[in-house]
Amino acid sequence: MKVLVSDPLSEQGLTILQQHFTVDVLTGLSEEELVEKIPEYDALVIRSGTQVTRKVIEAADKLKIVGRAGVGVDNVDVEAATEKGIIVVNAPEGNMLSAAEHTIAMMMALARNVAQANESLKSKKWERSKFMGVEVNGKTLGVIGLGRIGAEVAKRAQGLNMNILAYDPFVSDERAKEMGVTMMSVQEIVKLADFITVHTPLTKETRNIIDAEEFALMKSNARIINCARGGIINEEALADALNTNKIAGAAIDVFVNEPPFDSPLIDCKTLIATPHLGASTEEAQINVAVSVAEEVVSVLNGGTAKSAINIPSVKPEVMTMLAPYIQLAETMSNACAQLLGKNYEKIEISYNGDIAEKDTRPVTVAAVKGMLQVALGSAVNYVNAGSLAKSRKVEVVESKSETTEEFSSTIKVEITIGDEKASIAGTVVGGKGKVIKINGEHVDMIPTGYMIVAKHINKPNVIGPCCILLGKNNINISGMQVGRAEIGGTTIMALNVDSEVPEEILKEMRAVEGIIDAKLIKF
Ligand SMILES: NC(=O)C1=CN([C@@H]2O[C@H](COP(=O)(O)OP(=O)(O)OC[C@H]3O[C@@H](n4cnc5c(N)ncnc54)[C@H](O)[C@@H]3O)[C@@H](O)[C@H]2O)C=CC1
Ligand SMILES: O=C(O)C(=O)COP(=O)(O)O
Repeated sequence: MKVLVSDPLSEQGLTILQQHFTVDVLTGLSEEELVEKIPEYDALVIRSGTQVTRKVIEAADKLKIVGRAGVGVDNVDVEAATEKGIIVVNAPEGNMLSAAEHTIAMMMALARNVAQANESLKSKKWERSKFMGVEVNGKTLGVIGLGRIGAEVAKRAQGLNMNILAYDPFVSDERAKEMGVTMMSVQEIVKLADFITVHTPLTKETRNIIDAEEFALMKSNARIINCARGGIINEEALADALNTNKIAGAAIDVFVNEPPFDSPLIDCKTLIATPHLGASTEEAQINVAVSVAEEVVSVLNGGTAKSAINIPSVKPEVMTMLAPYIQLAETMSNACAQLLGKNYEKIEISYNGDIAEKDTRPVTVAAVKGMLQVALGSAVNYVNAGSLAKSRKVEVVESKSETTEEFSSTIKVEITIGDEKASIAGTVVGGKGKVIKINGEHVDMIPTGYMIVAKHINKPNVIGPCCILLGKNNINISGMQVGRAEIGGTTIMALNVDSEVPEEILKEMRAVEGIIDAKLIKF
């Protein structure tokens, strides 16, 4: 298999990749060049310098994984990758300390005019009074986005004796209290803070979260830092605030377009800037490269990814418990879809007992995949199953209850189209999945091989002729179960057979007096 590394990656990461695959390092490719090259590759490893656009994804015929050696995936069209079934992984932790330290470095440099004073001195000037600074001690720092990096910045700023205000709608008051941080709105923060730093991803909600309106509310001695993503602070509004001395300064590491030579910020005198260096330390680069290389090795060898952006990822210990249920859900829902044999409107996955308390998202995805595979074959995988179901207007419902009857955990898959439905329920015993109900009728079987599911009336001389028919055609029955029903009632027989059953024989079976329907499914 072949891996393309299209941005600089540390030696340690490259070595891991080279131990398993053919690796090409080609940096600085244009979109056209990438589109031309990508069809040969099974994996693409990037940093922020490569734009993985829809056009690139569409050309990527063999690509299974995009590995981002860093945090931000705003340079990847994740939606396009998801639709095509390509896993996108990042390295969420490897560079957080470096990014936090860079933020602190930028804040201190801003406070003491380090960059401007350095430039002045090197042009042979001795301008001591021009570069009067401020202390950060006792000042207020506003943190917008209190995730991994935001929290590390807050911790370090507390060490510098700063008061921390923060805005992050996804952080609980309890967590904020634990961190000694006061949560408030962006509007309140910008009014009160001496320093403001942003640490969110770039999304619809965070784009321009600091705009002209917010600059208008800031103190005249406020200073702002962006070591997250260009566009979180509106560049025009910032340039205007700096040029009119509305605020005292800004330190910017990231830009809307990189390199930012056409940015209105470039000529602002009270702006200091670095060329996207937040993650550029020896330590961070080793961490992220090794982490992404290991993910690529795992995924290309058929394993799972720990830090996938576009598939539900759960903790390894939970995954061990879920693994047999994932397999069972996929198998049962595939069989269930075969029983219905047409397009589907709804799939409901019910979890009962202990399993209901777990994070069952991967099991649900597996069930959706199993169902869609009947119609779409290998075009569906764990990554695109959800988006394919959505685009085909199949409703996916999860229901959970802690109560069970016989087993400590059971799952049931029910697929519906109009008035028709099919359902299969199962459980895991000794680490192996087994089917316990088909269309509500009790069975007890390991889901492997071929099985005929025949709906029939519970009366004499129905099962016999079916078995004779199979025997006459040299089809061996390896197992048989018949649901319970009152005499004259409707039930099912499940016949495990050792070979595929041709449609003509199934047709003959459907013609047996008392048989309502007979379908072959392959587990
Ligand atoms: N300059 C550089 O070289 C580097 C930049 N980064 C960037 O730093 C940023 C933060 O990274 P991490 O802390 O690792 O991410 P994270 O995912 O741990 O934290 C992001 C935080 O933003 C919050 N958030 C999301 N939407 C929000 C909204 N509308 N308003 C306020 N908060 C919101 C989330 O709840 C989360 O707590 C990312 O944009 C990442 O790409 C990361 C590493 C290096
Ligand atoms: O991890 C991130 O989000 C970064 O911005 C780091 O970018 P880089 O890998 O240095 O191009």
